[in-house]
Amino acid sequence: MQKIGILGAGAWGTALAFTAREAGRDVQIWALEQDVADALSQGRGNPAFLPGIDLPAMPASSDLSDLAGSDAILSVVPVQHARRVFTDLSPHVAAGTPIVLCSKGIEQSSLSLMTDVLHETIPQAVPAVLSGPSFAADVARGLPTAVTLACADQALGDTLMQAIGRPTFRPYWSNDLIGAEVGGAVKNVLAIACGVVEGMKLGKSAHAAIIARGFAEMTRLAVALGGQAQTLSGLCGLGDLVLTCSSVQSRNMSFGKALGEGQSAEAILAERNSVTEGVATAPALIALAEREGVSMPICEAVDDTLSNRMSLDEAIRDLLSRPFTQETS
Ligand SMILES: NC(=O)C1=CN([C@@H]2O[C@H](COP(=O)(O)OP(=O)(O)OC[C@H]3O[C@@H](n4cnc5c(N)ncnc54)[C@H](O)[C@@H]3O)[C@@H](O)[C@H]2O)C=CC1
Ligand SMILES: O=C(CO)COP(=O)(O)O
Repeated sequence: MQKIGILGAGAWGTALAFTAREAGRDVQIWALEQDVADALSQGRGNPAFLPGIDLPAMPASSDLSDLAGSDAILSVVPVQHARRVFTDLSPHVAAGTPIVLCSKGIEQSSLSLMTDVLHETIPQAVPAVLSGPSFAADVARGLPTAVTLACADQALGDTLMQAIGRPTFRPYWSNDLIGAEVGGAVKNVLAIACGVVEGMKLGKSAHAAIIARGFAEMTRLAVALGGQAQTLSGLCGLGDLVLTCSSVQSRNMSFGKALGEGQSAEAILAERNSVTEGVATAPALIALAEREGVSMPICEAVDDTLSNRMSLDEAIRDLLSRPFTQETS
């Protein structure tokens, strides 16, 4: 497995291209924006989405057909745009090509996870999921990182880990794609809640309570959808929840913090060219949880405030008024 296609050249696609290149692979990047493709291929890094990080020149274009012939493709397109890009990519994907889904979220229009979107648009691909605690800037600087790499077939998992892993980028194989996807999608919504706690100065105890009770929400949903609880205890669940809820380096956490400090969601998003996946995923997550009969009160509070059904104060009051119950329920 030598030629790795990278679908999407935001911060994470760029960082993954860099680490795959450092692992000895030939990378070919697809960028939506021609100027991003030009900067990457001319060795000027990615000033639009990953500013301040020097990178070697990497082949990049805005032509999806340049990904034809890839031995594997890492998909790093924001979730709400993935269906359209996959549809356009499909004619260039050979049967049996592994597509590793690296985006984190749930599609609003269908309540689908990315594996379902992939199956509907590129059915000839073999799905895999890469998810875990990994800030793009850390990976692009070569700092040590570990992630979950989920796919059904262990032999393929081994091949993919050998292809993109290196001492400072350490994939761990799992056979639980659903668990890996749910972990990545839900942690972004919970990070918004943790950011609100920080912005409103509700204290580190509340922060820890959100992480632990949020972890219970994430695990319940994953199990209801057919995932394994154990997967959520790993890098793609608890690991990523802890990272994303710990640092305003996270777009979701910093978004929540700004909300908690009194800014409007519209104003915060208007200042960014980067994606804050938890904002788009929150309503889809709550609709999915309702469909599955899963209780997710913290995520629901985030959705209620982002949809302007409640103020932050009302959502917090509601959460604090819930009946006392046993911890494992
Ligand atoms: N940045 C990070 O540290 C990490 C990000 N991720 C996930 O990777 C995914 C991509 O995020 P980033 O690389 O951070 O993006 P980013 O926020 O750096 O850049 C935004 C991306 O959205 C793309 N985009 C905007 N409009 C589009 C459209 N209409 N069609 C297709 N693409 C469009 C841009 O081309 C750009 O690649 C997200 O799901 C995110 O949750 C996962 C792990 C780490
Ligand atoms: O997924 C991430 C780290 O694992 C990045 O989180 P943000 O999208 O919140 O920055």
